[in-house]
Parts: sequence; C-alpha cells; structure tokens
Amino acid sequence: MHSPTTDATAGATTDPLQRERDHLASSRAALKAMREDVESLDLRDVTGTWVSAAVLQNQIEQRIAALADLAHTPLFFGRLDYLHAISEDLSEGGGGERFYIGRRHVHDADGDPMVIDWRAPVSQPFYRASRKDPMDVEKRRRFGYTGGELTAYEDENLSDPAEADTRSALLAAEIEKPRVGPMRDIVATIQPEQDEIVRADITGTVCVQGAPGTGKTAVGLHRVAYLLYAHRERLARTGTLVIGPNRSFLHYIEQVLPALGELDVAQATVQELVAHVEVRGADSAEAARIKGDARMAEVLRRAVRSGITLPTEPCVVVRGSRRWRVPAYELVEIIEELKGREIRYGAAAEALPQRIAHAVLLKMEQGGEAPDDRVQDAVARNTAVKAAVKACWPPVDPVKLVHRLLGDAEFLAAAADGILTAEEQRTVLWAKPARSAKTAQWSAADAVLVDEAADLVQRTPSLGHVVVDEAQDLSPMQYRAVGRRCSTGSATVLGDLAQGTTPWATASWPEALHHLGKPSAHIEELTQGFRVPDEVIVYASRLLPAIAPGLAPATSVREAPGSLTVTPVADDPTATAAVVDACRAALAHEGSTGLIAADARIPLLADALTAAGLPFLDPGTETTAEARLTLVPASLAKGLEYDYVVLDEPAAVVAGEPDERTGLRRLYVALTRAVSGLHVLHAQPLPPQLG
Ligand SMILES: Nc1ncnc2c1ncn2[C@@H]1O[C@H](COP(=O)(O)OP(=O)(O)OP(=O)(O)O)[C@@H](O)[C@H]1O
Repeated sequence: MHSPTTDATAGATTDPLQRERDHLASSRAALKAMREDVESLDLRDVTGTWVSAAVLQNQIEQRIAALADLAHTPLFFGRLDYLHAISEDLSEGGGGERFYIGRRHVHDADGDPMVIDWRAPVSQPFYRASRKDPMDVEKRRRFGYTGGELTAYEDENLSDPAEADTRSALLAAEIEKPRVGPMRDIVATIQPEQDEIVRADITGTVCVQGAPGTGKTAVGLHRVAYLLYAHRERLARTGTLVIGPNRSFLHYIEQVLPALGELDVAQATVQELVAHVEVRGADSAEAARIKGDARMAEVLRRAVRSGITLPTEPCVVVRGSRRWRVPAYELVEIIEELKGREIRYGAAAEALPQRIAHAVLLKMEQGGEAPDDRVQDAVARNTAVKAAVKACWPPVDPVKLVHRLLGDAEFLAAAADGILTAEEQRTVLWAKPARSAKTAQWSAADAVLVDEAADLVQRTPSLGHVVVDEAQDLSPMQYRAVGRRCSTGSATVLGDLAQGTTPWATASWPEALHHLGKPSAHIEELTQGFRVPDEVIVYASRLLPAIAPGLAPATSVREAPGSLTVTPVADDPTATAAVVDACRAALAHEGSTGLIAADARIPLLADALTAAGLPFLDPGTETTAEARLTLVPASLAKGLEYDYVVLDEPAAVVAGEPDERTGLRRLYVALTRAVSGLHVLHAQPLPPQLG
C-alpha cells in the first residue's frame, strides 16, 4: 500500500495527490453548478395550481439541500480503476473505467459523472472486491482527509497477486476517530459482510444478530439509504420507518440519514407507534409479560367478536306500499358467512348492510320488480337494515374494548377461556379499574393491546420498509405491532439476544420473526466488532455463558492495549470521589466520556459531579467539544457509545434488575459502550461471572 504525504513542490500534472485534489476541486465546482441550475429554476411557467407550485417548490428545496457541499464531508472517499470498460447502465452513463465513489452523484456540464453515488451498482466493488474476487477491479484507492482537505491516499492493487494484504491505515483511522456529536455515517468504510446486508433485496426481510458494536445500527441506516436509492419511487409512495428503543437513541442516530442525503425517513419508538392512549401507568413484570404474549392476540380477537349476535327476528324493509322480509335464518347465514371470512371486523360491518340489501333485492326480483344498484344502496341505508346490523354486528371502539377487557373479570374470562389460566387472568386485570377509558392508568403493554384491537377492526396501513433496532427487547405483541406496519413491505430486524433486558426478551430469532409475520426472513450474524477494543470485549464476553449460552463472542478489529482498567475502591457506597476522579482523567483525553451507573445511583453521582464542578449532559443530548461528559443511567445505555466509559459499581447495575440474568445482561450492555477506554470502579465484589 502506498500513502504519500503532501508535497507542495510537485507539479500539478505529475503529483498523483495533486491530480486527485484537482479532481476534487473540479467535482466541487460541478456540484456548485448543479446546485445553481436547480436554484435558477423558474416555477412560474411550469406550475398549474398553487398546490402543485408548493409541492414543486418543496421538492426543489429538498434537492438544493441534497446538493449542498459540506466543507467537512468529503465529496468522494474512494476510487475504482476497472480493468475493462463497464457497461453503460452500470456506470450511470459514464462508460469509463475509473470512478470516484462518494456520497452523491455529481456530473459535469456534459452530463459525464465526476463522482458516483456509493449506492450505484458500479460502486459495489469498492466494498466487496477482494484479491480472491477482484470483480474486474485493478486498483482500489481510499482517500484520507484532514479538516476537509484531501491529504493522503492508499492503494490496493487487487489484480497483483504479489501484493501482500495489509490492514488499511485510513480505515483504522476512520474507526478510531474520537466520537463527539451524533452518530456518523460509515459509507467510506462499510465492510463486505455489512455491505451484503445493506444491499440485500428489498423484497426479503433480513434479521441481523450481532454482538455489541458490530455495526447493526449503522448497517440498518445505510440499508434504508440504499433502498431509497434503488427503489426511490416505490418507497416515496409507501414510506420508510426506523424504530428505536427510546428518544435518546433516536436523537443519537437522527443525523445519519440526512448526512446521506435522505431527509424523508420517519423515526419512532414502538410506544409512539401505538399511541392510541396516553400511557400513565406501569405493569408488574409478570403482567407485562402476559400482556405481551402472543396468546393475547387470540384473546383480543375473541373479545372484538364477542358482540356478534345471531338474530332471531327477521329484518323487514318497507318500501312504498310493499314490505320485504328477510327471515332470521337467512340473516344467520349471511352473518355466519362473514364470520368465516378472514376480513377485518370493520370491513365485515361495512359489508353486512349490502349483503342484507342484496337479499332484499332478490326478493324484489322474485316479486316481479327490476331494482338496480341504486335501490340496493338505498335499502342498505334503510333504518330497519341499520338497526339489524347494529344489533348483530355492533361497532367496536378498540380503546373501550380493551378498557372493558382489563377491567371486567367476566368479560376477560369469556375471551380468555382456555387461553389464559385463572391466575394469569387475575394478573392482567386492573386492581382498580377506572370508570372510563379516558381516566384509565394505561400501561405501555396496554397500548400495544389497543393497537392489536384497532387492527382487528381496521387494517393498519403498511409501509414499504421498516427497520427495527434493538429488536431483542420487543414482546411478541410488539413484534405483531411492527409486523402490521410492514405487512405488504419488508423489514430489517437488528438485535443481540445477549442484550435483551425486558422480561419478555427474545429467546430465538425464528420465533420473533414468526410473530413479526416474516417467518422466511434471512438471519445473518455479524461478529466483527468496530466499537469495543479487544481487551474490553474479551472481558465483557466472560458474561456470555450466563446470559446467552449459544452465542459466539465478538472479535474486535481494534487492539488497544491498556484500554481496560478495573479499580477496587473503599467499601463505602456513598463514596464518589474515585468515580469523579476517573471522569476527570477520562476527560483529559480527546472525545466523549460516559459515566454509566445503576439508575438508582444516578442522583448521588449527579450531585457528586456538580459538587466537583464537572458539568454533564443527559443521554441523547449531543456532546460537543465543550460538553463531553454524559451521565448515563444503565437503563438508557443501550445503542450508545462514548470514547471513554467510566462504569460505576457493576454489582449495583446487576442488582437494579428483577433477576440476575437480566442484571448481567444490563451489565454486558454497560461494559460494551467504550471505544477507547473502559474504567470499572467497584466497592462491592464484582459479579463472579466476570471472573
Ligand atoms: N464498517 C465500519 N467502519 C467504521 N466504523 C464502523 C463500521 N461499522 C461500524 N462502525 C462503528 O462502530 C460503532 C458501533 O456501530 P453500531 O452502533 O452500529 O453497532 P451496533 O451493532 O448497533 O451496537 P450495539 O449492539 O451496541 O447497539 C459505531 O461508531 C459505528 O460507526
């Protein structure tokens, strides 16, 4: 590999680095020209109504934003020299054999490409080509930047069997870069096994099991960007959604897609998706587990349909001087037929008046009349028909239905008979049912039940693609809620069984995918860790036999000797001086520091930091060069990362959970947040599983 440094004396035509800088300068000029072209568009001649003008104006503004040249974001980060010319459609009209790979497509005044979008097919070998399979690439070049300036490059001559495989210094530098601010994109350094997931076909659902820091979140976000590129129109129509565990996490990742030029991706927590009721209450772990169990789907189905009543009276429709009578047995047949069909309760309720009206029409025809469709519609709206429908197939309000189910023991018993045991029924019933659905103390699990009931009544619209991160913590009923939001689309499911910390955490991916409604999804595993240094991941992996026996420990791409320190401190649970000192020492390094502690110890540590004059942030608040310390309750650490982590009292983190396995899993999450250094301080003995 070759890594020249800047040589200002070299001539522009002979110095290869200067030639690359020239290409950068002309690419930036071309991007500027593209932006100016869009800015100069005059809408007055082309738009019809003010609505279409507003839509077009909005699209133009988005396009201008997407064409911004960000000073610190390299316009291209790689180059591919192909051995042979490439076919026209792969090269986006370029037809040449050298391509610069960047975040977005840039072309010159003749339309010839200067930079190719990393998502284009011709860019794929940048991520996948190897000496074993060079994919017709002669040379792969990576560029290094310092403060927006192109300062170095590195070559791999893939077709040269004599060249030795060495690790890329630019790649290592990119991975080691201090972490201040929100999560960054990884377009320049996506690894082959990650790229396979990023570019997997849109029609299939992919599930990724991956140890901490293997890039699951990064891969999920880049996959969305890729799918939007490859299926822009389809996804613009159907929509895409990224689901994360909480708002702090969503704030942390929210900049990645906009940095990749994708501004239209919705982000939400599962709780936000099912916000039919205001969550004000909490369940016991056991009640939440039962409410999240897939058996509740059948309980709800029965409850929704419990009001269906077979008529014993005929329906008599009076029109003019004549009376038409649909006898009870015919009404029963119609209702039984609708009950047997797999359609939503609400759709059946809409079909029922038409069915009864149709029966009336047949009688009219038998009586010598010649009614048309308008007569059928009029009969369907007849008060007698409406009354019959209301009596046999009463409207269901999902919120009121679940309110009744959880407050009325008899109603629950009827719906749950043979499904939930008497003990389970007692557990899920509200101790003090509220008078009305409005004043009920709804829990998060209740809201998911309401969502299921709502879907039984009216189909939930499906999006084109949904990414669900930290999926191991979802209950079966939550998987169902996510699954109905991609019932006609596909999903990317990301998670780590060893990091499951809910009482209903996923035990197996095939089972979770079944609840999601995507049983034939591919399951991929990522084991190469990018975040956590080797020494730290080896230490944390000691917990694996206790928390997820079947899982292979992650490897680390990064060796950082001395990255782990474990310090016993004085046996005084209120002593915090050592922790404050450790934070101060961590802050002496560049980058971010996270102090992670059991939730119960957060107030004590917050006071200690304040008394010591160390300002700190809450998780989810962006770190900056000035504010680099975050105080993180262990319950919010999932998915986040800091250059340096100070971990306070592991035993308290374990004790903060209802059972030991969950406690050790919480500890595993806390131990795997550090990029450069982890300092563990403990007054109590360490959990024996840490050895
Ligand atoms: N190919 C890559 N090149 C450079 N950095 C990478 C690469 N893949 C992942 N990373 C970095 O590694 C870190 C961890 O990635 P990410 O948060 O996506 O992992 P994760 O598997 O979701 O972790 P967790 O299980 O802890 O949530 C991030 O800083 C990410 O940018």
